[in-house]
Amino acid sequence: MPHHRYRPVHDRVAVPLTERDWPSRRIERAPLWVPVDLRDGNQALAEPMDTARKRRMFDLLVAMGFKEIEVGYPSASQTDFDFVRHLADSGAVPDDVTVSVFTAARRDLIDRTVASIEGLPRTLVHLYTATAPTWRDVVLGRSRSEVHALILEAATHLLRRAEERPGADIRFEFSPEVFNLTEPDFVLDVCNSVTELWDACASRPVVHNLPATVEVATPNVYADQIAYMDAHLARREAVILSVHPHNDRGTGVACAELALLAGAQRVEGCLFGNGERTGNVDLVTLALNLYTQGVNPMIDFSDIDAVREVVEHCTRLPLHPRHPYGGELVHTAFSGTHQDAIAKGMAHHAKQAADRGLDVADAPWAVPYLPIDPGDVGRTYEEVIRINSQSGKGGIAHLLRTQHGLDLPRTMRPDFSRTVQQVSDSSGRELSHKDLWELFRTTYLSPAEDGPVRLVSWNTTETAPGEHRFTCVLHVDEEERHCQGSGNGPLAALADALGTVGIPVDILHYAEHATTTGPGSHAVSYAECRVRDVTCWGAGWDTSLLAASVHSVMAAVNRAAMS
Ligand SMILES: CC(=O)SCCNC(=O)CCNC(=O)[C@H](O)C(C)(C)COP(=O)(O)OP(=O)(O)OC[C@H]1O[C@@H](n2cnc3c(N)ncnc32)[C@H](O)[C@@H]1OP(=O)(O)O
Ligand SMILES: CC(C)C(=O)C(=O)O
Repeated sequence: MPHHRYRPVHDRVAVPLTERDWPSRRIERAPLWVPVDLRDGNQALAEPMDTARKRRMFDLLVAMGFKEIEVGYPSASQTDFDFVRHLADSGAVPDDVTVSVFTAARRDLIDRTVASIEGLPRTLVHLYTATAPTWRDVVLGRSRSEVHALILEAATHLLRRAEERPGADIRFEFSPEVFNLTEPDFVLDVCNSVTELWDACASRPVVHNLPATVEVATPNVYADQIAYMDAHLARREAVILSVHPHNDRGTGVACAELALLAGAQRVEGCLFGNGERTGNVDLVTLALNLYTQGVNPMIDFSDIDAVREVVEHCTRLPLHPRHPYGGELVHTAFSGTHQDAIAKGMAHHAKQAADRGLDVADAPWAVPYLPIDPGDVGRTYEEVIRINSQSGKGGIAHLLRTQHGLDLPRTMRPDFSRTVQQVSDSSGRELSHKDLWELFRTTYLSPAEDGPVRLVSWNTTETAPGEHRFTCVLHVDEEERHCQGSGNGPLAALADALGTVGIPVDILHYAEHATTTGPGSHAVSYAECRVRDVTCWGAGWDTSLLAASVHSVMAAVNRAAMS
């Protein structure tokens, strides 16, 4: 591959920054988020959104708590123009939300843009022109000074148009498109002259939005560029320093985060990172990254699947199952050691919460492998652990416990895990918790009734304190046998009775518990028995604890007989 055709970014833009303190700062509060899904995201769609889809997206963004929303490029198409008119006419814009509209630096486009916002209560008109050398030379065919003049001419025209609307609350934003490939002294000069022209002040600030239109460098380079602008922009208190990273190198989120450290106050991006080429920076990831640091993102993600559903509908693009925070599989572990750690972590979390008298949803979160509590974004715990051939005993035990109330004895878990693995290995597919229950039932419960040794009838009595008798009719070797045994408990007496028909049984381990609380709850028993030289686990499930225990021994005996 001819890598010599490409030039490092350092040869193209040099940031005159010698000292930097941004790497040691922290992001301690949310920036002003500005979703551009309805403009930049929309212009990347094969089928742009119609009014109905745009409205659905707009309502979602409002419901999530965004306070400034870019709604379109009204001079680009009738659809975009009509949508802005729809917002103006329908009164869909809440009092605390400002809509922004986008335009190139051309008189005809500016006029159409200003016409579109008639009647909207608050607007931000966003003017852009590319400033980087290649764009100046190749696209616009203008020198540095000519591009500067073009921008000031357009900014003046916009100002005049706005002044023709006294009383309308119109503010301005300027984007030097491809900021990140523009000479810092030039872009600074352009931005400062726009600030002056629009006479920005602290109570009526201008937004200077500095895009990484095409991401070309490591995020520290972009952060240096932002730090340089932060330090040198004139009337700094009258400027809202905004960033607009794209994701060509896959580091859009890192660019935005480092830019915030370097002084940015506002971030433009799209939900789940839709947008031109590899997308705009993903606002969901950015905001939830903050959330995981204990910072309020000021945006509501409590039902992330509802957000995803609307975005997928409006963009007609499916979300990757591994997409940060919103992907279907991002809270799910299939592999054994991760499942084990998560299961232990969840149990530990529940205990810590109980010890402190806190609700689990309020207790500090520290569960291995899960950077966020899935419950906080409206996900269920059911999907956290899923079983395939790479799963281990910890995950399987967790699912049986949480979904079916079965707390398998620790020594039984490897046994069931081997059975699960055989099935998942040979089928190559995932097993649901219902599949696990079914496998548990057929493996450990059914043999009590299906095996070669069956109890036709039985009863047990305590003949004296600590002395029990077990009387039964057994179906064994195709005939019914009446037998009796005694011992210090009902199970010992059952083992003794089995011995009388030539089935020597040692009960090695035994455990039991109720599966739920309250009347009608089932009990489950687990017994590990050695029959001659074969050792097997069995289980019993009944509303009677005694019946469950008897069945568990019979199941183990039958499994041994069949092995
Ligand atoms: C980074 C971004 O996201 S920028 C936004 C990109 N979004 C879009 O382009 C979507 C909407 N755009 C459109 O619908 C159309 O491009 C329109 C309606 C705006 C303009 O359409 P047209 O007049 O047909 O022009 P066309 O699409 O070919 O654009 C190229 C022209 O715009 C000029 N131009 C490009 N950017 C700008 C700018 N910011 N300011 C002024 N002129 C510009 C080019 O120099 C070129 O001019 P030329 O024809 O004299 O060489
Ligand atoms: C804000 C602008 C001009 C933009 O969409 C970009 O540079 O990507």
